[in-house]
Amino acid sequence: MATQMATENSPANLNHIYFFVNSQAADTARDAAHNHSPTLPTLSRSASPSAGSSDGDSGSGSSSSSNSALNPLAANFEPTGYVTPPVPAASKLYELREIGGKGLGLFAISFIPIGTCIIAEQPLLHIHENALHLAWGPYCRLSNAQKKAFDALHFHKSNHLHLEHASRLNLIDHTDHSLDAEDVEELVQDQVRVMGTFACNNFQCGKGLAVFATTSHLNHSCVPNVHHSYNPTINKQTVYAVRDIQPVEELCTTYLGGQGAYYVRAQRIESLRNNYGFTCACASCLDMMGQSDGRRELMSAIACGLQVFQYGGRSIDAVPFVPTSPVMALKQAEDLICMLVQEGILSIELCKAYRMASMLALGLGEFERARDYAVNEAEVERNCLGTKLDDLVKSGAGAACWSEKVREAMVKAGVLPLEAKVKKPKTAQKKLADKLRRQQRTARKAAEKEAQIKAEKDAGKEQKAAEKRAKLEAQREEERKRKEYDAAFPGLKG
Ligand SMILES: C[S@@+](CC[C@H](N)C(=O)[O-])C[C@H]1O[C@@H](n2cnc3c(N)ncnc32)[C@H](O)[C@@H]1O
Repeated sequence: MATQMATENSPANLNHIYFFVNSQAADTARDAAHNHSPTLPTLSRSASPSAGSSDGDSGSGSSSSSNSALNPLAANFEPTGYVTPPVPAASKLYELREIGGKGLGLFAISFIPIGTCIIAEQPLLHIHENALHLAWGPYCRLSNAQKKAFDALHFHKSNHLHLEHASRLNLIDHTDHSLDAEDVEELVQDQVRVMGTFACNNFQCGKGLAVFATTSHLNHSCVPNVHHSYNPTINKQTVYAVRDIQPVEELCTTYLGGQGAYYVRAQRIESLRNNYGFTCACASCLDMMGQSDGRRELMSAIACGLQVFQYGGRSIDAVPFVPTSPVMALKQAEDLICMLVQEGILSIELCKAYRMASMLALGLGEFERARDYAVNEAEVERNCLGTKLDDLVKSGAGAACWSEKVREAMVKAGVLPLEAKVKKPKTAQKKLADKLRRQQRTARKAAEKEAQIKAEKDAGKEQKAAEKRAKLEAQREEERKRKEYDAAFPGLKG
C-alpha cells in the first residue's frame, strides 16, 4: 500500500517522526491495479534542491550559503543555529500560469526567501479514507464556486485506476431506476472525471486525502523548491520555500515522498508516468547535477544500512552498507547528509539524517556535535513546516523535543550547567508580534487615558451646566414669587 512507502528506507527509530508530513508515496500503481475502488496515488512529501540548479528555470546560486551551512563536511561548516525566518510578505508571492507541456503551474512573482510560508489553505474536497469512489458524494455537495475551482484542476485518467468500473459499482446502490442508459452513461463519465481529477491532485490530509484549490496546481520536480505538508495544528495544507526562490521560478513540490526521494531516474519515470501521465524533465532527471542516479542509489543503500544498524542487524547481499560500529555509522550518516544536500533534497529526509547523526554522536558522547546536528535538524524542520507545530511537539517527535533531550543529556554529563537553556533567539515573526503587542498595549493605554480625560471633562461640563440650570431655575422662581407678591399687594409695588 502507498502508506507503507513513506517509511521504507528511513532510519529505523525515526519512522515515527514527522508523522503528519505527507507520507504517501505515489507509486501505488501495482496496488491500485488490483483495486476496484482504487486507492490513490498521492502527491507526497517533498525534498528540495540546493546548490544552484533547480528544474531548468533558475540554476542560480542563491542558496549556496545555506548549503554549506547545512553541510557538516564542508570546510566552512558552521551549525547554522536559529536563523530568523522571513516575515511573510503581505503581497502575493506567486501567480497561476500556463506552462508549456505541464498545463497550469504556480510561479514566483517576487523573491521568496527560504522558510517562507507560501500557501496555507484548507481543503476544497476532503475524503476520510483512501478510496477514490468516495469523492463523488462530497463533490456533489460543493457550492458552484467550489465546483468551478475543482473542475479547473488537472484531469488525468491513470491506466492503473479502473475508474469506469469503480463508477459503475458506485452507482449500483444509488441508481435511480428512472434513469435511462444514456443518463447512466453520463453519470458514469461525470464520476470518472471527478475521480480522475481527485486521483491526480490529492494530498495526504490527516488520515484522509484532499484536493486544494491552489496547492493542487503545484507541478512536480525531483529537486523541488517547496515542501508541502498537512499541518493538523492549524488544519491547513502548507507550502514552504525550502530554498531561496527567485521571481519567475516555477514553484515545484515532489509527488514522490519517503523512499521516493531515493528513487533512481527509471523508477521515478515509471511511477510518475503510471500515476500522473508525464515524464519529468527536472535537473535531476536530465542529470544536470551529475551522477544523480549513482548518488541516489548510494543514499538509498546508506539509509537502509543505517536502519538495519539501528536494529542491530548485519550486512547481507541486499543491504550491503550496514555499519559495523557506531563511529562508522556516524560517518555514514554524515555522508548521507552531504549527499542529500548535493542532490537537492533538503526537507524531511534531511531532517531524519540530521537526527540520525545527532543520535549517533550523542551515543558516542560527542555532545557538541550532537547538539549541532540537532540545531540543524530544527532549522530544516522549521524551513519545511513552520513553527506552528503543537501536534508535533505534543507527540514528542519534533526537532524541539530532540534538542531538549540532547540538552538534558549534556546537563547530565556535566557538559552544560544545570540552569543552561538551549538558546532560542527570537524569530523575526516573534519580534514583530512582540512589537505589535507592545504597540497595541500602548495604543490601548493612550485610548483609555483619552477616554478618561474626556469623561472627566464631560463630567465637569455637566456639573457646570447643572449649576447654571439651577441658578436659572432659582432666578425664575424668584421672579415668579415677586410677581405673585406684586399681584397680592399692588399698592406696595414700586
Ligand atoms: C497536481 S497536477 C499539477 C497542476 C497541473 N499542471 C494543472 O494544470 O493544474 C498534476 C499534473 O500536472 C502535470 N505535471 C505535473 N508536474 C509535471 C512535470 N514536471 N512535467 C510535466 N507535467 C507535469 C501532469 O499532467 C500531472 O498529471
